[in-house]
Amino acid sequence: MGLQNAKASWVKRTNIVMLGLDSAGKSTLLYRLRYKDVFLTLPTIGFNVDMIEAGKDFTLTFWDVGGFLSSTLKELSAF
Ligand SMILES: Nc1nc2c(ncn2[C@@H]2O[C@H](COP(=O)(O)OP(=O)(O)OP(=O)(O)O)[C@@H](O)[C@H]2O)c(=O)[nH]1
Ligand SMILES: [Mg+2]
Repeated sequence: MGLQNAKASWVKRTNIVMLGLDSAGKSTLLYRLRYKDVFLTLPTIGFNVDMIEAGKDFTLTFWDVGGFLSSTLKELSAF
C-alpha cells in the first residue's frame, strides 16, 4: 500500500483545456486520441473529462469544454 502511494507520487500529470466554438470538433479529437476511433458525437453540455496515459509515468487530463461554456469563459476572460 505504502509502496503504491510512493509510486503514484512519481506520476507526472498535465491538464489540457480544450476550448472552441460549437461543433469545432473538440470531442471528436478527444475520442480519437483516447479510443483511436471516430464516434458520432452530441453537443457537449458543460464539459467532459478524460484521461490518457501518454507514457508509463505520464498522464494527460483533457477538459473538453462545450462550445457554449467555451464562449462564456472567453467572454468572462475579456473583463
Ligand atoms: N469533416 C469533419 N467533420 C468533423 C471533424 N471533426 C469533427 N467533425 C464533425 O463535426 C461535428 C461536431 O463535432 P464535435 O466533436 O461534437 O464538436 P465539439 O467541438 O465537441 O462541439 P461542442 O461540444 O458543441 O462544443 C460532428 O458531426 C463531427 O462528426 C473533422 O475533422 N472533419
Ligand atoms: Mg463536444
